[in-house]
Amino acid sequence: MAEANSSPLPIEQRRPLSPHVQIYRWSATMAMSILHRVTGVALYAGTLLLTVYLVTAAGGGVAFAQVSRFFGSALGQVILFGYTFALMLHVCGGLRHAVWEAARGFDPVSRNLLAWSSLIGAVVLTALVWAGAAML
Ligand code: HEM
Repeated sequence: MAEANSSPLPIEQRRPLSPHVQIYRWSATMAMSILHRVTGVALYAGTLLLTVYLVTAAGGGVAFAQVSRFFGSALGQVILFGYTFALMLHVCGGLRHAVWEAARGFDPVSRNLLAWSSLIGAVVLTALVWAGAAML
């Protein structure tokens, strides 16, 4: 990692360094941006699990019974709930980015509103998915 003082150049010729994340005051936009990346990474793991489920479902037999038992267990349900929330938060974050792609929502009030809307939207969508699943 680059050290702030390692450059042989005089200070006025050095390129500016980006401040560390701890320098900034936390904002909803910043938190949701970080969560967007975190949920994106979590989706890789969740999608791998979904693939395992679908492949074993196609094969049937003992493997599918074991995988179904795992997803039906308390740990499996917690993982599935986390995967659902990560997906919904990431999708809502994607929609927030779509608004920005349309060159809208950059002022502080809209930015804040979009950040909170995506969090609330993700909570509502996750609740709807699980309520729907419970009714099956
Ligand atoms: C399983 C599916 C998905 C996976 C594994 C995934 C993964 C990721 C990851 C790891 C990032 C962070 C990239 C980075 O910061 O360098 C990311 C960013 C992003 N994702 Fe996803 N994603 C998925 C689905 C989606 C969906 C459905 C949407 C749209 C509704 C979406 C929209 C975006 C956008 C707009 C960004 C860029 C955010 C930014 O520029 O800060 N993604 N995704």
